[in-house]
Amino acid sequence: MSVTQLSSPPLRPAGDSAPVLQLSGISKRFNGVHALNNVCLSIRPGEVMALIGENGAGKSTMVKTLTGIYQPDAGTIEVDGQAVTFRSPQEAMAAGITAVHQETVMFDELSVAENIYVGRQPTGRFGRVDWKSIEAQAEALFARLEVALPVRARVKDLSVAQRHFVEIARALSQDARVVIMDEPTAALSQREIRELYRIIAQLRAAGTAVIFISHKFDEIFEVADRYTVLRDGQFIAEGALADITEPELVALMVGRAVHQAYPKAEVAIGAPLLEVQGFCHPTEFKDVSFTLRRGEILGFYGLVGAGRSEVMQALFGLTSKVAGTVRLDGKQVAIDCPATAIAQGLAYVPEDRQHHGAHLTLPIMHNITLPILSNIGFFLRGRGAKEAGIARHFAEQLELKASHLTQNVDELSGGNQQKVVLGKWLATDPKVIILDEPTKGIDIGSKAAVHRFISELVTRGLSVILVSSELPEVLGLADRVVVMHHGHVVREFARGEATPETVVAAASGLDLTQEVAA
Ligand SMILES: Nc1ncnc2c1ncn2[C@@H]1O[C@H](COP(=O)(O)OP(=O)(O)OP(=O)(O)O)[C@@H](O)[C@H]1O
Repeated sequence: MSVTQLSSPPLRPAGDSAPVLQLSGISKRFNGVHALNNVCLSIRPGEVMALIGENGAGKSTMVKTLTGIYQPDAGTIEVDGQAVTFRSPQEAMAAGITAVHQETVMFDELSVAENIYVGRQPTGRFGRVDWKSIEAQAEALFARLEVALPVRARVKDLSVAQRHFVEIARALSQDARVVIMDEPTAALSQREIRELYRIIAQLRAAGTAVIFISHKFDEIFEVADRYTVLRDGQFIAEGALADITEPELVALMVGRAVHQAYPKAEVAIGAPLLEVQGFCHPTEFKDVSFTLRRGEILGFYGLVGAGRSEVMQALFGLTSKVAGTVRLDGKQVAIDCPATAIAQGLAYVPEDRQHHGAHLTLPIMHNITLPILSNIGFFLRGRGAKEAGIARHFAEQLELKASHLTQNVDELSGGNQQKVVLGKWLATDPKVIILDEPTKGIDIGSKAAVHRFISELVTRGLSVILVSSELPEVLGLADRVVVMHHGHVVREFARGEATPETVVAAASGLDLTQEVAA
C-alpha cells in the first residue's frame, strides 16, 4: 500500500497535469468543535476522487465549504492554481464547482429544461426568454450524456435517478470543472446505478473532475481512481485505489480493523407472532401474506420499487390498504394509524429518517425518549436523569458520535441522525420492530454495530422485519427471506436455502428453480 498519510499535502508524481482543485489547511469549527481541521485535498482534471470517512468525519462539511454554503475559518481553496473564496453557491458554481445532492432543491412544477437554465435563461430580441433555444440546448446536453429524458417533462414526475441526470446536465451546461456527488446511488436501482457509472466515465473522459462520496466500498473501487480519507475532521491519507485493498482502506477510515462477519445469534424460533394475510393496495402491492415468528429476523428483499416499504407503511397504519388482515399472537387486530400500531407493540423505523423520523431542532436525548415519555413519568423530579440514562444507553450501543446528549439533532452528521431515530424506536421496547434500510447512509464501522444490535434484539425476545437492499446484510442476518417483485411476494427462502444468485433472480422476476425445472 502506498499512501500519503497524516496532514502532509498530497504529493503528485512529476509530469502529471496540474490539479484543477486544491484545498490546503481547511478548518471549520462549530461551537468550538472542529468539523474540519487542517484538511487538504487535491484533484486533477478527469480524475474521480472518492472522499471517504465515517459518519461525522467531515465529508458534508467539506462539500458545503467547497460549494460556498460554509466559509472556512482557515485555509485556502485554489481552482486552476488561483486562490478563490466562495461567499455563495453561485460563486462556487461560477468557478466551476457544483454538487449533485441527494436532496437538491429543484423547481418541481418547472420543466427539465427550465430547471437546467433557471436564473440564466437565454433571451432573444426584446428580452423575451428564448424557450426554443433553451429546449434545444437541454436536448443537446442529454444527447451528450446519452440519456433519454424529455426536456419538457415536469421535474415532479421524475425518478430520483432522472433528477440526478438533470443536475448533471445543469453542471455540464455551466462548464463545471468539478462535480461533487454525495451518496448519489443511495436511492437508485441497479440499472440506474449502471447508467450513473457510465455518465461518470463520460465526465472523466471529458476532463471533468468528480468527487464521489459513498459508504459503499464496492462502488468506490468500481468508479474512483483515487481516495482521500478523513477521520474526525482530519486528513488521514490519500492515494490510488489500485494500490490499496478494501480492508486497508477501511482500517484507515475507522482507525482500526473492522470485522464484517455477520453476528447472527442462535435464537430458538418460536410460535407465529405476527400474521399478515392478503394485504392489497390499489397501486403498490397485491395479495401480500407472510408470518413472523417469535425471535425471528425476517428479511424482505426486492429491487427499488418492489413495494416492500409500502407494505410496511400499511402494516404500521401510515397508509391505508384496501384489503387484508393482521393477527398478533393469534388475535386479529385493526391497525388504522401509527398510534394503534405502537399500542399493539409494533415499531417502524422508516427509510427516510430525516423527514419522517427525527425532530431536528430537539436535543438527541428528547428525540430518543419522545415516544416513551409517558412511561418515564410526568413528575419532573428524576425525569431528566432517567431520560439521560435511556438516551446514553442507546447512544453507546449504536456508537453515536456527538459532543453531548443535549446537542440538537440538526447539528449531527446525516449518519448519526439516523442512529438517533433507530435509538428512539428501540427505546419503545416493541414486540415487533420493522427496520426499513437500517444501515442506509451508515458507515462501515457503525454498520457492524447496528448489525450486532439487531442480532441482540432477537436474543431479548423481539421479532424483527428487516427490509434491506443490501444482499449481504439480508443473507447474513435473516432467518428467512421474503422476496418481492412488482408489488407481489414471489419467493420465500429459508436461511440455508437463500444464495445471492437465487435471491437476486427472484427479485428480478426470474425464478431460477422454475427455469431449471422447465
Ligand atoms: N451546523 C452544525 N453545527 C454543529 N456541528 C455541526 C454542524 N454541521 C456539522 N457538524 C459537526 O461536524 C462534524 C462533521 O459532520 P459532517 O456532516 O461533515 O460529517 P459527514 O462525514 O458528512 O458524516 P455522514 O457520513 O454521517 O454524513 C460532526 O461532528 C457534526 O456533528
